Amino acid sequence: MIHLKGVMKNYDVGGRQVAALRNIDLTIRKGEIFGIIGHSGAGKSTLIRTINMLERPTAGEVVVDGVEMTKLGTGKLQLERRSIGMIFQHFNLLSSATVADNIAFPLRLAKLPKEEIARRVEELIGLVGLTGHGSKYPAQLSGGQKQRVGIARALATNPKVLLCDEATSALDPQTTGAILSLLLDINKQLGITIVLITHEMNVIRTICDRVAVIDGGEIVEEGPVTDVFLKPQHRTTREFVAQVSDVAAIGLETSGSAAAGNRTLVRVTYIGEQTYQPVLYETMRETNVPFVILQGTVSKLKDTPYGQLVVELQGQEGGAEQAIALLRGRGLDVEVIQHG
Ligand SMILES: Nc1ncnc2c1ncn2[C@@H]1O[C@H](COP(=O)(O)OP(=O)(O)OP(=O)(O)O)[C@@H](O)[C@H]1O
Repeated sequence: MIHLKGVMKNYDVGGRQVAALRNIDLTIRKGEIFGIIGHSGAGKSTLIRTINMLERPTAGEVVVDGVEMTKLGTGKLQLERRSIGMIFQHFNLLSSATVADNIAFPLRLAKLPKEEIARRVEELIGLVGLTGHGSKYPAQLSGGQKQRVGIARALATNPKVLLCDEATSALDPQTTGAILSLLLDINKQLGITIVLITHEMNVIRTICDRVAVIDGGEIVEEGPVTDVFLKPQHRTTREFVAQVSDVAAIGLETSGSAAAGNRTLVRVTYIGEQTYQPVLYETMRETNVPFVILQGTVSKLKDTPYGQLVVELQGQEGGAEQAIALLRGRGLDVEVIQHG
């Protein structure tokens, strides 16, 4: 659906070239929710804005639904932008227009007949949960309601892609949750491809299918959220995962128990149906290995349940190795953190 190939963006700052994007290659599939996460200044905004040419790349190709965006002149670009909606951190609503008029704005630009505009605006107001608020002004709305108007306006022209530029960063956690659920519903109902940028791992793990981590204008890690979240490879990714996971941030502490024999510290990760099966209990019972759970999380990544436990295996030499082999044989991921 969206292909970025060799995308570079340099800004001219007082005659000096500042590289904001360095050789970005990215493929975003039709119908998925794709997240781009990075620290401040990493290049997230620049990257998402190259998809609809709010920023023209210095080099490279941007193809959206088969159309090479960098080659379009102003007129064709305006037409093409109707199929790419966008929402913003600070909503960007017209303060002097009502909710209904804000939503109607792109439809008037597209010169739709009046009756059709009125019908579509009502439909959109219902879709985003703002029934009864059509004649209010933005100043009379909460932040979450303003973003709902932004979403309705972005969807007005039936776009194939919705770009979300830090769409929940100005909202409290509860409202963030409500807006993320709305985006998820819209993705499911309309099949629209969603690309979002954020600095919050929580946003990624709640709604995204795949994620790219951007650092210093480069994609440093990319993949399904389950892989990237549970097995982060790059230092920056680990920092983001640590925002939301106690387990990822664990030190090498042990139980401190005085029990004799070896101790092996392992991180056990399981995903999907295994989350609800007593694999750990059964394995330890079969191998007679005493164990202590030092830390643990059972949660969900979008719709996928997962668990991650830090377990200290105790007892006689060989027992821990046998238990680890059995756990792996039963499909669990076991990482040895410390022997000894
Ligand atoms: N219009 C501009 N002119 C000059 N430099 C710019 C411009 N826009 C962005 N930059 C620079 O490009 C780099 C990437 O900025 P960008 O805004 O894309 O990052 P970001 O990850 O979105 O950061 P934030 O989360 O703080 O918005 C930064 O070094 C920034 O200072």
